[in-house]
Amino acid sequence: MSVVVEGARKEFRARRGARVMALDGVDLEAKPGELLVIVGPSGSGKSTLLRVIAGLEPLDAGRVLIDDRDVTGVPAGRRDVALVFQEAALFPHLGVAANIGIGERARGTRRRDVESRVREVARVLDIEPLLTRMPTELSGGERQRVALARAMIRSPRVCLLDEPLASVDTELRLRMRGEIRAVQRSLGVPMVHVTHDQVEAMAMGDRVAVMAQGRVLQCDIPAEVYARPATTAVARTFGPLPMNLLPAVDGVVTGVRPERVRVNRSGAGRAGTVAAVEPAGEECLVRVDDVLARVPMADAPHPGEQVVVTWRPEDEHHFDAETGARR
Ligand SMILES: Nc1ncnc2c1ncn2[C@@H]1O[C@H](COP(=O)(O)OP(=O)(O)OP(=O)(O)O)[C@@H](O)[C@H]1O
Repeated sequence: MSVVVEGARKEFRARRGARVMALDGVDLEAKPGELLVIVGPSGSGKSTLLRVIAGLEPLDAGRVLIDDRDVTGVPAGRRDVALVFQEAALFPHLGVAANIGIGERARGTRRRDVESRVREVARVLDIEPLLTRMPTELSGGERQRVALARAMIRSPRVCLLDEPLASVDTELRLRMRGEIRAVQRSLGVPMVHVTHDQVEAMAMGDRVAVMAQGRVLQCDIPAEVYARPATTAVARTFGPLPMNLLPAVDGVVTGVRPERVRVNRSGAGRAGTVAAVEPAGEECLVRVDDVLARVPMADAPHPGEQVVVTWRPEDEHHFDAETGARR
């Protein structure tokens, strides 16, 4: 089972005639059993891409293939795709178990079989105690898990998740990441997962596609995108913190990750003034003029202090100042 998007173009026309190129020639593939994470700034076309795969949005040009079958003209209901949105919409008048099983019931599966499938998927997602509740009696995170269960129960060909963990607290999110991965592995279906959360992208993705302005800038395993971002835009977008990009010298932009910058009281390096210090647990974020550094809390300087920032030459990234492409 795989999903392929080829040359996808989608333009929206806003009311006053302004045009937005939401997808500007997107090629993408989620391989069998692969979890592909889509990251990118707001408005970069992530949700549009998912809606196109689901069949909720027609393309201006390009094709969508599911299991090598061209489904470009096939309506959403016949694509066998599960889509979970950020705002899980449950049927308010139905209990949790009925919400999870409703699709199966509609397909004519026997009640007893539906009930056992519901229990099975509820066990995997750890929501068995919620099965007898009504949607109004659930927290945002619980509603999300019920929606996930509803998507998983159908054994779809493709699973699409649009920020499903956005309204879930940190601890639960950690657990659910693992659960989603486990469920996906057991189903063996490709999963395309949109998230704003960089940590989530790195932790969950077999591969990650970085989008900006309707294009896929880079698609690779997370460690590779982190270690060798293809463009300055990827360097700014992907990673726990945006990469520092220094002003161009002789047509070359030098980039260095905040995680690799050291802040010293003296010695060689770029001298500067500490503009801000932001504690972040064991570490803190220090801004020295235009350079951001992540340093251990114990080494935190004070705002206004004169310091020197350094990094190892091998931690530098170089990009073409004109095109932004990696050199
Ligand atoms: N129905 C629509 N009509 C007009 N413009 C639209 C429509 N849907 C999306 N757009 C525009 O297309 C672009 C891509 O939107 P999309 O929702 O795919 O972005 P996104 O990356 O998912 O953003 P976010 O992270 O904020 O959800 C945006 O500029 C958006 O304003």
